[in-house]
Amino acid sequence: MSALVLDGKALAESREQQLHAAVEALLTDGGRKPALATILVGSDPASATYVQMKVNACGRVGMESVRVDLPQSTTTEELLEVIGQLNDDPDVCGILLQHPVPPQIDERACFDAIAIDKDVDGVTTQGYGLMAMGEDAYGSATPAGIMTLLRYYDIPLEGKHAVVVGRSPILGKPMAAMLLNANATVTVCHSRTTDLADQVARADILVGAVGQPELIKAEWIKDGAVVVDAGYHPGGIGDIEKTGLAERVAALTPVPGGVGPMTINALISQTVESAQKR
Ligand SMILES: Nc1nc2c(c(=O)[nH]1)N[C@@H](CN(C=O)c1ccc(C(=O)N[C@@H](CCC(=O)O)C(=O)O)cc1)CN2
Repeated sequence: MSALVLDGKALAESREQQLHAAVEALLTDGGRKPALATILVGSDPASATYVQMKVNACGRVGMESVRVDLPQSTTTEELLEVIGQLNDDPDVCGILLQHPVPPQIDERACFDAIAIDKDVDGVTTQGYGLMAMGEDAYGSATPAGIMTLLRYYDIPLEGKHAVVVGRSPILGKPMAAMLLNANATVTVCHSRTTDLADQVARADILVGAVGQPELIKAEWIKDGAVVVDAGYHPGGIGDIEKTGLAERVAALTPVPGGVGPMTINALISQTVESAQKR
């Protein structure tokens, strides 16, 4: 057996063409060019790269981006002020606050200050709650991108046992809620899980969302599982060790080229959706 490769890069590229057409349609209807505001606090090189990738994706689909780059010393109050201004800006239809922010900032307070109709990255407590209850809300970008990828490849979820390793507010927790909403039986593992190998071994669908290089060992994963790796570490390493997996699992996401491009695509897609609602 050779695993089906869940090619997020290719899917994101083809979806960008549709998004470009959707943006064109908005413009011919006399609408304004949709704009995504990106906020980067500090100078972490990886975060700067991710923000630049998002700005580039905006350009490829014909959208504007409004870049706000703030110094490392920014306070919570200063960041809240910037978010307030972007909330009030009629030209901005989506706001992205790049995670992580420097330690002196109350990140949760700043995420929650983003207006719900501009929360296209799905980071607010309100958006998470609505999504978890099955109500209309933008999903957190990485899990939303993963769900789009799984649906595109017709991966069955209903009645399957999904194991999510990681419980962060913008990845593990919303991922678990989305899989539950798709009628999977969901187990969430985390740093205090005492029998991680046993839990992983029960997964029909495994999502690595823990942010530690190759924490999840290939030998724990059962034959025929669907393996989704949301980790991205230097050297093209994910959260899941891949040795020998391609020969025995049903499907897997590559790193790079799997979940990462779908994260950006989900953000852009939800920004276009927000523009369409205006
Ligand atoms: N506000 C947010 N902050 C963060 C998020 C998020 O969704 N919202 N996610 C991550 C980082 N991230 C986007 O911000 C991200 C990381 C990696 C990729 C990606 O496409 N990676 C490539 C490889 C990278 C490379 O070529 O350099 C891949 O996997 O193919 C996209 C987005 C944390 N912060």
